[in-house]
Amino acid sequence: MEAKSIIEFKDVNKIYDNGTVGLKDINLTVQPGEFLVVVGLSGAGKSTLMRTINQMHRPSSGSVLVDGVEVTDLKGRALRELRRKVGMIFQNFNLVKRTTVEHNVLSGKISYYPTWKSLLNLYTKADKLQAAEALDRVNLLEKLYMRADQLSGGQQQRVAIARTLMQDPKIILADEPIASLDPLTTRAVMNDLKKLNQEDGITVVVNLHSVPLALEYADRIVGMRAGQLVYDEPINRVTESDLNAIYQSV
Ligand SMILES: Nc1ncnc2c1ncn2[C@@H]1O[C@H](COP(=O)(O)OP(=O)(O)OP(=O)(O)O)[C@@H](O)[C@H]1O
Repeated sequence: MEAKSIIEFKDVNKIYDNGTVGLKDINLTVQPGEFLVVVGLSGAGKSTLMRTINQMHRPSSGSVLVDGVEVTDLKGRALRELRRKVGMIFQNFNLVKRTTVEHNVLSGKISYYPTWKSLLNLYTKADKLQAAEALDRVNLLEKLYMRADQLSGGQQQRVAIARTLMQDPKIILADEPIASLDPLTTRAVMNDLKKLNQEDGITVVVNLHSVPLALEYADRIVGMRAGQLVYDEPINRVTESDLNAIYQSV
């Protein structure tokens, strides 16, 4: 029997309201536990692809299955459950800067609670313990009570990773998570993602602009150009010149 995939795109197209083609005839299957890196020029459709997985963007046609569930027309509770299963981290971290690291991490519990409870800061002791554990996974436990804006960019991104851990995600999507970081912090963030992938079996999908990092961290690399998948190889078959070709073509 074929292993059950965790993400599956079948003939997916996305045309934005202004007529821009975001995705064109995407067929892609991701297995549980893969560390998939998506590369391509700016505007190639990497973010669109990623945001179709958690339905921040709805495809215009085709089918997207996440953990066996068709997600393209989910609403309400079912959509919230999808977004609980699929954690996301962003280039600009999306933390609430003027509050503590602990509160930011705890807010990852939001999909489990009615909003009023999280607004009133009514977290349980068990939640607070889980938040401390999540921060410990990214080696930032000592920053628990600091304000988020007192941390470096790399540390803020790792707090964002700890926040997604509160959701107990099966998948983490990372949309250019290291674009604004220096090389050393970049490595800390990528190492955290790799650790969660290897130790917890979380499927990771990362959009990256860096060819060396893609080569170092991916199990598999897919390349996009003008909304289409133009490359899909396991890491042992990827060459640097393949990737350079994806970046050089216009
Ligand atoms: N909300 C939107 N409305 C209209 N067009 C959009 C929208 N979002 C993205 N696009 C367009 O869709 C195409 C794909 O964009 P997308 O952001 O997915 O590319 P990307 O590969 O992630 O680029 P980058 O590396 O710069 O983030 C681009 O032409 C972009 O301008």
